[in-house]
Amino acid sequence: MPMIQTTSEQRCFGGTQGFYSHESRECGGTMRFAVFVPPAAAQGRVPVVYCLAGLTCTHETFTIKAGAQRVAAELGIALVMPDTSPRDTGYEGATGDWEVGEGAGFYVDATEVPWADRFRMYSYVANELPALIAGNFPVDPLRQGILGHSMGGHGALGIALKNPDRYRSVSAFSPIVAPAQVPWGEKAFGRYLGKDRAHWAGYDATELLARGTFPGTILIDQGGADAFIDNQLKPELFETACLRTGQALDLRMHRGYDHSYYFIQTFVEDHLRHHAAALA
Ligand SMILES: N[C@@H](CCC(=O)N[C@@H](CSC=O)C(=O)NCC(=O)O)C(=O)O
Repeated sequence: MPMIQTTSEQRCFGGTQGFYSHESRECGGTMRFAVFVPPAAAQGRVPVVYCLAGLTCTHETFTIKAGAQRVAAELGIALVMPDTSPRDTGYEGATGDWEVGEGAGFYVDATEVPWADRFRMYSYVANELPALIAGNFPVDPLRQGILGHSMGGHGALGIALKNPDRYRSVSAFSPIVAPAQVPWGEKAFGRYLGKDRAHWAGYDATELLARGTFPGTILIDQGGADAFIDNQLKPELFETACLRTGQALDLRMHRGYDHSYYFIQTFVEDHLRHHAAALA
């Protein structure tokens, strides 16, 4: 079993909040991640929810800002927070632009130079990390859920739709639901995946719905005062695709809420309960 290094562990709501690192095969270097293990894990393996953060974020962002541990402890759910990209790559253009490169991995397996060697966040989050977590933490890999925010919401929806046999639940906060149709996604997919838009479709939640639906209701919360809603998020595109394909969707619009972690803090309990119901 691959080794992990413990950076720190703190007692939290009767469980443990830890920060770790390991040498990643997919990302070609050291990757950092955080795990919350609830008190119920003392009695046996617990369900696990992967929490994917957005642009500019690290493994610390959701961990520190979402306020998810109290309810995860109550529900007996482990949380895993990966970083959003490989780090210290030295690639030209990998730093200095918050929309692409380090901190902006977009949960795809890049095919273009120079990104292809290390920017493999799809395979990292969907395959490598769950195996690492199952081998080192008291989680039940047959009871997995996934959620995310913004770029991480795109990641969660896409990974769940591509692997409906491996995730029992999925939810998102203010997700980029149609990356192939908005500036953030067009920029990142163009750099990582090249010009062939047919390839992009394999990572676009709205397009993936045409290939197959998720066997459960998808929960999405979206702030009505989110500055990115009209040009980057476009929840209506996913809503229309769900109606067309018969995908069960609970899209909740919240007047006055923006794109921040204050919005996530407000509704994270509902998301964890959504996952707990499916992972029981
Ligand atoms: N630096 C940008 C704002 C970046 C931003 O808003 N990032 C969001 C995710 S956006 C989509 O993936 C985020 O979660 N930030 C972390 C936080 O703590 O809020 C700018 O200057 O506008």
